[in-house]
Amino acid sequence: MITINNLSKVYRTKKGEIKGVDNVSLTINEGEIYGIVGYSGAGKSSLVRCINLLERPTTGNITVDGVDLTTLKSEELRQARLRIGMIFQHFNLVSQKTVFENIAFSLKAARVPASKINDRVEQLLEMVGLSDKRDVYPGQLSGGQKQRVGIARALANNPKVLLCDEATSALDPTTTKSILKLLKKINRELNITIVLITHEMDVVKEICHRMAIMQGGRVVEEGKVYDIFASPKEELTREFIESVISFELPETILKKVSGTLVKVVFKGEVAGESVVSDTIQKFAINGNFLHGSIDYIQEQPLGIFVMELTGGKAEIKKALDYIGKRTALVEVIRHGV
Ligand SMILES: Nc1ncnc2c1ncn2[C@@H]1O[C@H](COP(=O)(O)OP(=O)(O)OP(=O)(O)O)[C@@H](O)[C@H]1O
Repeated sequence: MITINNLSKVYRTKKGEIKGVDNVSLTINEGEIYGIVGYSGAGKSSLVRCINLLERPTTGNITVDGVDLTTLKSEELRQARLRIGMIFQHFNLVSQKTVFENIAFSLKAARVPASKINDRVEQLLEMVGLSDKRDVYPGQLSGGQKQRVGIARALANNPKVLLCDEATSALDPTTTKSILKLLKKINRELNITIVLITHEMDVVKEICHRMAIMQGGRVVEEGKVYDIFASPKEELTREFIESVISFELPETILKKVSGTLVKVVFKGEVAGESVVSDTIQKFAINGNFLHGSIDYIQEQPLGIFVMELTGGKAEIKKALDYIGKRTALVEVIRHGV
């Protein structure tokens, strides 16, 4: 659905050139919810704004639904943009217009006949659960309700793609959940491809199928969200994962532990299997769970545990090989003393 090829965006400022995006190539499939994660300044907004050519890439190209946007003339580009909706962190609603007028504005801009506008707006309001707010002004709405209006407006012209620029960053956790649920529904029921940029790994864990992690304008890691959570390759990715799944062991426990500390990751159904008790029976070692939990990433279980193994060095090595064969990952955090 979206192909980004060797895209760079350079900003020319008085102080010199700043690379917002540095040679990024990505493919986002039809019907996917794709997360782009990174700290402030990583280049997420620059990249996502290049997808609908709000920013023109300095080099590289962007193909959306088979059309290379960088080659289009202004009227063609206007048409192509109607197929790409966008929502924003601060909603970008017009405060002097009612909810109805905010949504109708998008339809008028797309030259939808006046006779069709009323029904379409009502349909959109129903979809986002705001039928009773049709005639109120944005100032009378909560943050979550404002974002629902933003979503209705973005969907008005039946886009194939919805770009979400930190769409839940200004919302509290409960409202965030309800907006994410709505985005999931839109993705499933309307088959709209969603690209979501965020600095919150929770958001990605909740709804994204695949993700990219950005730093310094580059993509440092990319893949299925589940696989990235199970076995992150880059330090930055680990940092983001640890913001939602903590492995920090309290100092008091660390001081008491003298055996080998290992982190074990169980994927899918294996999460429920008795790998550890089998290991203890097979080898002359003891195992002691110190910390861990089973998380669900879009309904797929992922178990991450920290254990202490005690016993002879050779037996521990054999046990680790055995656990490694039956689980997604086993990693020694600290060797025994
Ligand atoms: N219009 C601009 N002019 C000059 N530099 C810019 C412009 N927009 C972004 N940048 C720079 O490009 C880099 C990437 O910024 P960008 O906003 O894309 O990052 P981000 O990951 O979205 O961060 P944030 O979440 O804080 O917006 C930063 O160094 C930023 O200062």
